[in-house]
Amino acid sequence: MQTIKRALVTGISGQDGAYLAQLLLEKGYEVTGTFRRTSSVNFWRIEELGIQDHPNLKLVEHDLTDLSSSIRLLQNGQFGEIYNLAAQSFVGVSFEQPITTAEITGLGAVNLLEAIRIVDPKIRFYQASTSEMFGKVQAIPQKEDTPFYPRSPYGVAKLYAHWMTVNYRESYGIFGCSGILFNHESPLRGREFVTRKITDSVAKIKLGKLDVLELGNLDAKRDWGFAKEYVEGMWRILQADQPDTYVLATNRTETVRDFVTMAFKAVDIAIEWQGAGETETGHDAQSGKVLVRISPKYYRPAEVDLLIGDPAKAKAVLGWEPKTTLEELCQMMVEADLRRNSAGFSF
Ligand SMILES: Nc1nc2c(ncn2[C@@H]2O[C@H](COP(=O)(O)OP(=O)(O)O[C@H]3O[C@H](CO)[C@@H](O)[C@H](O)[C@@H]3O)[C@@H](O)[C@H]2O)c(=O)[nH]1
Repeated sequence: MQTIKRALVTGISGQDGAYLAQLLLEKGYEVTGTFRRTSSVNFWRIEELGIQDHPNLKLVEHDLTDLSSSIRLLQNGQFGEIYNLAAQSFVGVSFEQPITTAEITGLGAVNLLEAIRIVDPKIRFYQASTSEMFGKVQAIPQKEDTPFYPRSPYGVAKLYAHWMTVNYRESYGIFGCSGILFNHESPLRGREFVTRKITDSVAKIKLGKLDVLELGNLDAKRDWGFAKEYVEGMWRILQADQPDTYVLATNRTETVRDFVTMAFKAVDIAIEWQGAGETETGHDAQSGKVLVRISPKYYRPAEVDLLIGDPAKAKAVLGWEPKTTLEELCQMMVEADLRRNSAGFSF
């Protein structure tokens, strides 16, 4: 007799939640996806993937910070696997809302671990850890045993959740796993994150709907991969024989400036850079160049300057490796934003 696989995905309305739900549904899982009630809850991502009406997908309202509702959720769900992707995940906002970030991103994970411990300690648990935990990096490239040095309230909250996952594994034998994922992008990325802000703006500029692109620190270096491939890594992490921690990354790093250059190249537009404090020269209609302006309002109180991950362990143990290049990813995102903006909408 074949047993039905049931998975809980917290954060179903986010980029990773949508791609992971799609993957699990394709693999025959019954998926319960949770979302938090907000005035603007929006399922555009699962709609774009065409899975919103899938018979094996159930959407449930849930607040990660509420332990009793987490317990009830697990009692009713009979899940074999839980993927904790819900978080206040924007680094910039975490400086303005450190407590909320700690409650959702940090304590929220512990609520789920406690619910697992109480309801069914055999449930496999995936914690979405992050390269932000490396922050002011102590080694290059970063791998599973690189010491952590988070540089934002978000990174600190994630580090707490990460160590609690390890602790529940070691204390109670819970199959608790952590994926330390480096930045992963896609057409489903939110526009508050830098890659998508860039590709959406490039599309608007190409279509004559915007003149100037304003950004913060262009020198930050990131290891950017394709989110759809990274959720496959999450799934593989939970299928392994032993619970463990894995880095998922591409092992290539580029600056924000490089990504801007790549995105404008995709639409064949030349750039005129304007540094912070330089006086505005305006959109240069004659040269056809578009202005990219640095604005300190996007600077963070503490910055993560350089991230580059070594995914060797994930390749060796899980057979996981990234395939999409940054150029292909950028092109894919620009094309999606051109399509959306031409059709008169953009999420
Ligand atoms: N968001 C944003 N970032 C900007 C801008 N200008 C420059 N940046 C720089 O671009 C870099 C990337 O910023 P984000 O795209 O916001 O991502 P992040 O801070 O690296 O965090 C993302 O990756 C983490 C994994 O390392 C994730 O854990 C986190 O949730 C998020 O997805 C940062 O150095 C940021 O200062 C801007 O206008 N907006």
